[in-house]
Amino acid sequence: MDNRLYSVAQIRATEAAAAESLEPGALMRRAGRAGADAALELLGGARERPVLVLAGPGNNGGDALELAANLGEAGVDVVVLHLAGSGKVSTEAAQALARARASRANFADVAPDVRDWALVVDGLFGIGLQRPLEGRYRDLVSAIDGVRCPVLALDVPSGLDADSGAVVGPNGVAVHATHTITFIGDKPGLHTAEGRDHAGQVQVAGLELDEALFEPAQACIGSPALFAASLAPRRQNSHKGQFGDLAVVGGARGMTGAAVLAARGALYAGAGRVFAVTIDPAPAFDPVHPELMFRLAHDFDFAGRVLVLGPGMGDAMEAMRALGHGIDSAAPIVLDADALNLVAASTELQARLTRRQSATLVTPHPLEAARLLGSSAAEVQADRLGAARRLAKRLQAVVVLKGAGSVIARPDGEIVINPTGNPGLATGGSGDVLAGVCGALLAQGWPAWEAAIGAVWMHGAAADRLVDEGIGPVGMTAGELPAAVRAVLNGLIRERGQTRAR
Ligand SMILES: NC(=O)C1=CN([C@@H]2O[C@H](COP(=O)(O)OP(=O)(O)OC[C@H]3O[C@@H](n4cnc5c(N)ncnc54)[C@H](O)[C@@H]3O)[C@@H](O)[C@H]2O)[C@@H](O)CC1
Ligand SMILES: Nc1ncnc2c1ncn2[C@@H]1O[C@H](COP(=O)(O)OP(=O)(O)O)[C@@H](O)[C@H]1O
Ligand SMILES: [K+]
Repeated sequence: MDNRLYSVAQIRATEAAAAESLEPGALMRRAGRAGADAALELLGGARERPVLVLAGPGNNGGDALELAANLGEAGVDVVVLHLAGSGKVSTEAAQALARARASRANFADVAPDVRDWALVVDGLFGIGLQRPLEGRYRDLVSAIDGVRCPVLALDVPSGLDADSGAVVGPNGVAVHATHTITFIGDKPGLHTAEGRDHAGQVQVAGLELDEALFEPAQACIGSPALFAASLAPRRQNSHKGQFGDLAVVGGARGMTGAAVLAARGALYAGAGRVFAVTIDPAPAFDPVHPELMFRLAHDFDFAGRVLVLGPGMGDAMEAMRALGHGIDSAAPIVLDADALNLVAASTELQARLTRRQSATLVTPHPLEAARLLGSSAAEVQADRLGAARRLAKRLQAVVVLKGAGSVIARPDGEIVINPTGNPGLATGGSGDVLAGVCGALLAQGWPAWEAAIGAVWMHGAAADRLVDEGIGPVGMTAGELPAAVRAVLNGLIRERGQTRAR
């Protein structure tokens, strides 16, 4: 599967390079054909109700007009609402308009009332959107929100920024599509931030372009293929020492649960031995998981332990001291939650982090990322890829910027956007479990990049599995995740073993 993601600038460059050797309008005709095929597939055999095609003033509108002409030729009852702008129209879009006018598609002059459409096609704006949608465009987006049929967006749901997945604002709106057919290459904004809600199911139509026309992608969608090398089945002759010692350091007074959830996540993700190392005195053991070993941070020996620092750690002196030990340790570490807030408040700790020799993985949610970057959560969400890249470079760490479509970045700017997970994860403690899973994979010798991609993918897949079983999204609890992560991980290892045996 081609999982590459391209920026708008890269898509534009590929398009320009392709245009040099193609007849004018060839790409638009291909886009219109691919869009029409996608529309026909969505319609199935249904022909009773008409299809509404919204065509905007630019080339995205051109694609929509080509699509309308094709649907007309296929015998579909099509109503086109063409919103001509005041700007210059490209030759291709003008040709597409002429073709659609000459076709069996019917043109409407005003927005038809919301009716019983079979399908609505959104060809208002694509990658050329420059400002928030206003006036009649805005009204059309609201009207589309009221339809009950599938909505197929061409290239990008109108109003969405294809690079960032943010709705172009201030106070912007964007089409909620059930399906998006995106052209030339897939785009990051369809998979993170608001993108998942607006794009629906994404399909890529490459428009038959030569591979050589593409710049190397610097982002892709996460999948088990990216961490397959670490999914080796265990040898029969294994012992627990080979799967690492993992210590979760956190659990200040009133927050023991955060450390326990991370420790349980680590246990179920296969760490050899797991310690819950608490800042303040905690219960002597976890009755559900007596396997976990409880220690006080004050007298814990950090040496040789992979560390997950932060869950419920608080900001007391003792937390600072433990964090300092952890950052200076020679083992791989994960920094989450309160550890990130402490690092954000100390340039000295930041400097020590960048000097580390072994793996550092940081797992901020948008507000924690904002604190580390000295910005706001809204600014982070407006450019999640950029924020994750900046943070990875600044901290010289692998960064997981959490939230719908988690963004995983490394210091050289490479990005993976995670496709799994659902809003069932929007509940206290699910991040703690993720941090524990990250730590467990590091403890088992996974490289930091693979550990981050793998942990996030499996954590999301675990939540998806629970939803399939009817456990969520509403009311899913973080405590239910570890066992589901375990099932996902063992499933992947088994699958990989079978592939290798074949
Ligand atoms: N460039 C490419 O690689 C290809 C582009 N194609 C299509 O062309 C699209 C890009 O076309 P364009 O660059 O013409 O851009 P768009 O069609 O996305 O929009 C640009 C037009 O809308 C106007 N506009 C932008 N924001 C507006 C707003 N908020 N309110 C009102 N008017 C606004 C601009 O002045 C311009 O006229 C792609 O998304 C794709 O659908 C395809 O035909 C295939 C090849
Ligand atoms: N709407 C969502 N869709 C997918 N994943 C989500 C969503 N909301 C939260 N998550 C995931 O759930 C976890 C929440 O972590 P975090 O915000 O640190 O919560 P907590 O500190 O309460 O554990 C992250 O892995 C995040 O990516
Ligand atoms: K569109």
